[in-house]
Amino acid sequence: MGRAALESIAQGGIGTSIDPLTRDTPDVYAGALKAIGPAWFRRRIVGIIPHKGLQKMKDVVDTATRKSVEIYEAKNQQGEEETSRQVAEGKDILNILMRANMAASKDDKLSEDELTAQMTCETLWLILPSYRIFLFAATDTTSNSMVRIFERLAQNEGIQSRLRTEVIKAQSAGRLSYDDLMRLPILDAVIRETLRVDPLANMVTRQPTKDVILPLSEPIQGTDGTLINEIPIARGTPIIIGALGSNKNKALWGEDALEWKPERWLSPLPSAVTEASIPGVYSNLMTFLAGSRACIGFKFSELEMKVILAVMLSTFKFELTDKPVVWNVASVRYPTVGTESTYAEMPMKVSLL
Ligand code: HEM
Repeated sequence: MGRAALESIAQGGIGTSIDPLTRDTPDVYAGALKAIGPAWFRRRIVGIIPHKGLQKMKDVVDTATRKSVEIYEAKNQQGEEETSRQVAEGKDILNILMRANMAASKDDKLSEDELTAQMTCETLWLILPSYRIFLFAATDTTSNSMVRIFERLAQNEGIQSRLRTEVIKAQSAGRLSYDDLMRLPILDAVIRETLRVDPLANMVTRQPTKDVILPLSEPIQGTDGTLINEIPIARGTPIIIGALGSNKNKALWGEDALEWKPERWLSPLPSAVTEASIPGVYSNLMTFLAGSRACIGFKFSELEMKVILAVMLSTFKFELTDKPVVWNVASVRYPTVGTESTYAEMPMKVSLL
C-alpha cells in the first residue's frame, strides 16, 4: 500500500513514475522518502556518529535528493512549451507549480532547492513540525488508511463480499470511469466509515493567533462543582485537536457511533450531524481537518482508495491471520505485529478469487 500510494502521488503529483510495482522490492527512492528531516542536518549528525544504521540513513537521504533533482531537471529541460502543454492537459501538480513559478515575480519565486524539496520532504521538516510537503502528506496517510480498510473488510466478510459484488457488477460493463467509481454506494460508504472511525492523523496541533474563548457543546463540571460552558485560551497555547471527539461523538452520530457500520452512509445522516456545522472539509468529518490549513489532498486520496479497492477486491479475497496486530499512536498511526515491533506491517491471507 505504501508503494501504491507513493506511485499514485508520483504520477499525479510530480508527473513521474517512481516505482511502477513491477518488481518485488520497493524502489530505492520509495524507501529513501521515508527518511525525515533536512538533508544537511542528517548528514552533519551522521558524519560525526559512525553508527551503521545512521550511515545507511545518509545514503538514503542522498538517494532521495539525487532522484528529486533528476526528476526536476528532466522537467526543466523539457522547456516551457512542453510544460505548459502538459499543464494544459491537466497533468501533474509539480508542473503546475513550476509553471506558476515561471510566472511569479522575482520576490515570490521559489528557488530550485525549494521546488525539489517538495519532492524529498527535506526542507525544515524537523525544525518546523507543522510544515508538510505533499509527498509526505500523501503517502503514509492514504496507505495506512487503505490498510485499515482492508483490515475492516477482513473482519467483516459479509461487507467485503457485498462490496466485491458491487465492484464486479460495475466492471462487467467495461473499464470503470471516474464517474462510474464515484457512483458505487457501498465503496463510498466503506471509505467514509473507515475515515470516520479511524482518522489516522489524529494528533494534529494548532495555536490560536489571538486570545479566544472556546465554547463547549456541552457543559462540563469543574472540581468545585461549577458548570463550565467555555474555555478561555491564550494566544499561542498549543492545542491538540482530537478528530475522534467529533467523528465518534454519540450525541451526533447516535449510540452506535463507536462501531464501524458502513451502512450508516447508505441512508440520510442523522440531522444532529448535518445541523452541527462540523467545520471539517470532508463529509462532516474532522479526519482531514478544517480551515485554511486543512488537507488539500482528500479528493485525491478518496479517488486513489476507490481505484485500489476496486482493482484488489475484484481479484483477491482478504482474511486476517492469527498474528496480533496493534495500531500504534504516531503522527500517522501505523500497524505492527505485537507491541514491541516498530516495523509497520499488516499480515493478511490473500487468496485469488
Ligand atoms: C487518508 C488520507 C489523508 C489524511 C487522513 C490526511 C490528513 C491530513 C491532515 C489531518 C492534515 C492537517 C495536518 C496539520 O495541519 O498538521 C493534512 C494536511 C495536508 N495534506 Fe493530507 N491527508 C491525507 C491525504 C493526502 C493526500 C493524498 C495529499 C496530496 C495529494 C495530501 C496533502 C496534504 C497537504 C499538502 C497538507 C498540508 C496543507 C497545509 O498545511 O496547508 N493529503 N492532511
